[in-house]
Amino acid sequence: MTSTVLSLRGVTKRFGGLVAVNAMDFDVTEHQVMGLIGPNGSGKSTTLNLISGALKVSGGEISLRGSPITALPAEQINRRGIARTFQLVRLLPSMSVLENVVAGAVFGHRRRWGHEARSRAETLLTRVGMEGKGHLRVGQLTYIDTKRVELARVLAGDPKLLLLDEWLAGLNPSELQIGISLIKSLRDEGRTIILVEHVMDAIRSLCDTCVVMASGTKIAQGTPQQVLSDPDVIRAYLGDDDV
Ligand SMILES: Nc1ncnc2c1ncn2[C@@H]1O[C@H](COP(=O)(O)OP(=O)(O)OP(=O)(O)O)[C@@H](O)[C@H]1O
Repeated sequence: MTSTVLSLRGVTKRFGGLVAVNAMDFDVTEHQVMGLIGPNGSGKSTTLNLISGALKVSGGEISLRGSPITALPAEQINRRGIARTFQLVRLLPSMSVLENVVAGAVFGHRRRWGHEARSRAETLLTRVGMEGKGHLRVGQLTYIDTKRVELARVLAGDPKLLLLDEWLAGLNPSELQIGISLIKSLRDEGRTIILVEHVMDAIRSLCDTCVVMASGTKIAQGTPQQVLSDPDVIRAYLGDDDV
């Protein structure tokens, strides 16, 4: 039986006269990866910010497992089990890799303390391919390793729903394959994920379903194959002149 983790109904965000997100409706099903895609400026990050509570909606309703979260502050939404990564990785540079991940365990959805938090952090560092690197400072890491640590930090809180905001951006082609495999392994362990991504290979190989946005509005929804062959989607990406 499928169960809905997250629902958006009529979710709208206005910045002055600009409607950045316009009456968005979608459901995210448990254990599925949903791709949120669309051209630059179409409203994807704003949608994630509305879900995580970083921005307040101008209208509409967001619910997590049937309970409204629309009016909750970001910290409470995080404690209820929604966690996200950021386009620009946000780690604490004065702390070690391990300490950053421990912080994720302490402040996440399922709070852990002391030895339990540390042991969870060590397990997750191994999980993301960072075994033995917990003592390093964040400033010493390669770019992909900062991405791995951010993922471990977010997973440390045991989120019910993981929001990955262009987590693969900036990786070189071989790192990209590693990154895709890592997200695939999260999918295979049954996590529920919303993936905002421009890398179409990743969308094709990782997503069960996709929602496509253009100018703040949902223009298509379906499997990656369905939406990526939809003429409206092709037009939105390429512009009218190229179709
Ligand atoms: N805080 C803000 N204040 C005013 N306008 C904003 C703000 N945040 C986003 N916008 C505008 O809202 C629209 C949607 O932006 P958003 O960043 O959500 O798009 P996106 O699909 O994530 O783009 P990209 O793929 O380039 O990251 C854009 O026109 C953007 O300029």
